[in-house]
Amino acid sequence: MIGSGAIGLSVLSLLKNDSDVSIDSVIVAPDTLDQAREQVAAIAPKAQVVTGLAEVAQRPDLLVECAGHGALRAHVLPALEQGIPCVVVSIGALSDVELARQLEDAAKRGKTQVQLLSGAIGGIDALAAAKIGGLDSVVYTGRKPALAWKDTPADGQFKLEALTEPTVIFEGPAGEAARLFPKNANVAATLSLAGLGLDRTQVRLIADPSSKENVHHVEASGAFGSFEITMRGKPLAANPKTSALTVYSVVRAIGNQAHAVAI
Ligand SMILES: NC(=O)C1=CN([C@@H]2O[C@H](COP(=O)(O)OP(=O)(O)OC[C@H]3O[C@@H](n4cnc5c(N)ncnc54)[C@H](O)[C@@H]3O)[C@@H](O)[C@H]2O)C=CC1
Ligand SMILES: O=C([O-])CC(=O)C(=O)O
Repeated sequence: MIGSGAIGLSVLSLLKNDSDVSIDSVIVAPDTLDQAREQVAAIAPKAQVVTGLAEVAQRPDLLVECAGHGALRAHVLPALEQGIPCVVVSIGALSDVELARQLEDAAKRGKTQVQLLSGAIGGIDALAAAKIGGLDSVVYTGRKPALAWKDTPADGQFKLEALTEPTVIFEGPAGEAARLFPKNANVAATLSLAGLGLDRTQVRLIADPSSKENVHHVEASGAFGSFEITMRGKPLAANPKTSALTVYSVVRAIGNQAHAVAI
């Protein structure tokens, strides 16, 4: 596993009692090594805590990224080159078309695969299937508590602490949303990659002072018909920018590699 933040530690905790899965190593950022060793030891005492794949004693069957955009370039790219299959959650990073191409090329060269997880959003199976018949429109609205947009371009442009009404802080194509709000762009990028692409997926982001959830609403239409989905995600206490479903999505993906039946 790469990352021992809000997602990583929750995933470790949920996998504790799964006898089909063993997290052998956790790759962390060098400046967090001591703290990460303490946190990981409390949940997964058998896991080594290291700063790179080169220090991992046994070649993993699977590398799971739940760290951040930089981890894709630093760890996932070389793992794919070595033929190690990877699953990733930092999908917002793939709005950098060059990085997306590099990951694909590395996986091809390594004769392996990188799986992009659905994370905080549902319906990706339906959207990716609908794409095959042809999509006409995909519109995504992301609504989060006002303070979840702190340290983004909306902070400064709007007085987030003083908002009294839901306020649209961005409207435009998914590619631009991903560039401006990289830490909140995973869902927009995932929908784009599964559906109409970064230029044709329309995004609206809302800071809502009365919301305590991360609400993701998607409307899609095409040759298949249409669908609409609303996810009302509870944020993780350790990182309110992240919906709890993301953790379950990672645990599901790992289980699907390890268990006799995948669903
Ligand atoms: N696909 C989706 O729907 C979602 C994806 N995410 C993404 O998941 C990732 C993790 O999210 P959280 O756990 O909430 O964040 P977090 O900030 O709580 O934890 C991230 C951890 O990864 C570590 N890290 C960062 N870069 C690293 C590197 N190069 N090598 C090793 N460790 C590194 C950090 O030190 C930190 O401990 C983020 O990129 C976030 O944007 C989050 C929510 C939803
Ligand atoms: O809800 C979440 O967990 C994260 C989110 O909106 C995103 O990164 O697009």
